[in-house]
Amino acid sequence: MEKPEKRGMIDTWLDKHRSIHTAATRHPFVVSIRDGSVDLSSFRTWLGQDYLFVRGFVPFVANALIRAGKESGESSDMEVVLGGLASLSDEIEWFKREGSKWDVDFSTVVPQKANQDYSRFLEALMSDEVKYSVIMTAFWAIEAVYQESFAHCLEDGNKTPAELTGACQRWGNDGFKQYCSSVKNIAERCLENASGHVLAEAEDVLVRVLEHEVAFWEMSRGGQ
Ligand SMILES: Cc1ncc(CNC=O)c(N)n1
Repeated sequence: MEKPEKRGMIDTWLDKHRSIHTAATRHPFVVSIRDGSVDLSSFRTWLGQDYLFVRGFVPFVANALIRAGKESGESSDMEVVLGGLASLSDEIEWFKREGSKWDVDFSTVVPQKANQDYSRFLEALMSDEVKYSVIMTAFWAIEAVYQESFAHCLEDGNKTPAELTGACQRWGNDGFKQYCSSVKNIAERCLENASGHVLAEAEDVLVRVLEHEVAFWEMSRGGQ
């Protein structure tokens, strides 16, 4: 078990931006998975779009890995990020299996605007100008939204359809929760030494991740 850390900047920011954080982690699409009312065409839309997202997320994590190797004083940072990168390889295989199960042909899925906007945002975060602490804050937020959302679908009293529990387990399991907590500790440690200017940037990036995540869930409504 990770030791419980003292309350840091991230928790302070989450309190300050509570409504957007809740919008990202308790989106109606996620709630509909948990209560079993989910529309399967929405799920299929999410699956196709998320497969494309994850392919774009790989270079972002690879860049975070490079930055961890170059700039982090802690050798364990690289191991945490490498673990995340390795699990993306399994994840891509899982998406392919789900794609066949739900009859979603990824080769014909076109990225929707919210997906394109999110990819562009990730690309901008890969610039050398962006501080390591800002990258790690964004990385944590991206992973944590999925962890909190899908863990909610597995909590007591859920009516999550059996055929969707695999997706919920992928991000809602305890190992993924531990990994998110490790990424959060890295971000918090870096933020402790950050200037006021960098803190403001990290807070802004955190809020923008939450906004992109809400817009991403919104795509499922179309159920294309
Ligand atoms: C839109 C979005 N945000 C976060 C994640 C979780 N990270 C990797 O899988 C995801 N799959 N999709």
